[in-house]
Amino acid sequence: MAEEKKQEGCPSEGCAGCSHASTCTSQMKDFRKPANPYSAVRKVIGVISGKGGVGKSMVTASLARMMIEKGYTAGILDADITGPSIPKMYGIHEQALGNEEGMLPCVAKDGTKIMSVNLLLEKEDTPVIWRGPIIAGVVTQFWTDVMWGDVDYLFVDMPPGTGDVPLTVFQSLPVDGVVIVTSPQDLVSMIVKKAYHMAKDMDIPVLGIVENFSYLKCPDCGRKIEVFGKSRIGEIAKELDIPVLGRIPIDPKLTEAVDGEAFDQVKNVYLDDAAKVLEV
Ligand SMILES: Nc1ncnc2c1ncn2[C@@H]1O[C@H](COP(=O)(O)OP(=O)(O)OP(=O)(O)O)[C@@H](O)[C@H]1O
Repeated sequence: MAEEKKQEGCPSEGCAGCSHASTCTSQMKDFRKPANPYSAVRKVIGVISGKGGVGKSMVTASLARMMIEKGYTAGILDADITGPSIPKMYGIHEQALGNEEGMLPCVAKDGTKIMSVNLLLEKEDTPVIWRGPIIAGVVTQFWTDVMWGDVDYLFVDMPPGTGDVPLTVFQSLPVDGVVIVTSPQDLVSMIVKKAYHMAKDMDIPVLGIVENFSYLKCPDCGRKIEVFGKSRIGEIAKELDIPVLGRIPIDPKLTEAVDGEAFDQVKNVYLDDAAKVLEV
């Protein structure tokens, strides 16, 4: 369906009935794909970062955990096709099942529904060596061909950067908003702004920013040590006019939960403000 974008000279009644409607370039194309008929997803939230290794997957899973703790249903669409880490965080090593109607997501112990390329590979350590368009196609299929069932919040763990996959997700899925994840040293660059502007240019609301690896709390005296330098998150958030959704310290309990494949037990207490924004 084409979205109407009225311009000067357009008839007041809109495109319907206009003799130029079929050739008019002022109509914006809508590339959104339909969800699988067995999906009832209420909100789609993208989790993005300007660069890799800032803890984006950890934040994605923490957001899902938080909404589950609040009594919602949640799913994670792992769009990080070449570096999928979500299933392992939950100790899921089986293959996803499917039938002629579509694929079924795997379900973690806490009820989080998960779809990832690692759940489709015969051996999970097989590398995915696919070109961009194939990867983007697989991500789209995770929306059109996966029977998500009832999901209040579907979090999309994006690969880092502003490449093919975020572009495809923003165009093909009905994304309600994005959360940007960054780390203190990342903030000093323009990388966060690139992620922000990409979402903005595609009319996707930016819900806020999460700073990970913000500080380390000394186990003896409790002093906060800013390992990666002084946080500038407040400044950047103000400049971009978006809320700060949380500052997550370097917390060995989070590393243990990821390495121990027990993320279904994590309570990330640093993201309370994010929940408030997601619930609006
Ligand atoms: N706040 C934290 N405290 C302790 N460990 C953390 C924290 N955040 C992330 N980690 C650890 O850092 C590693 C990288 O995190 P994660 O996989 O979430 O990053 P990513 O940004 O998704 O990476 P990629 O860019 O490769 O997709 C993981 O081992 C994770 O357990």
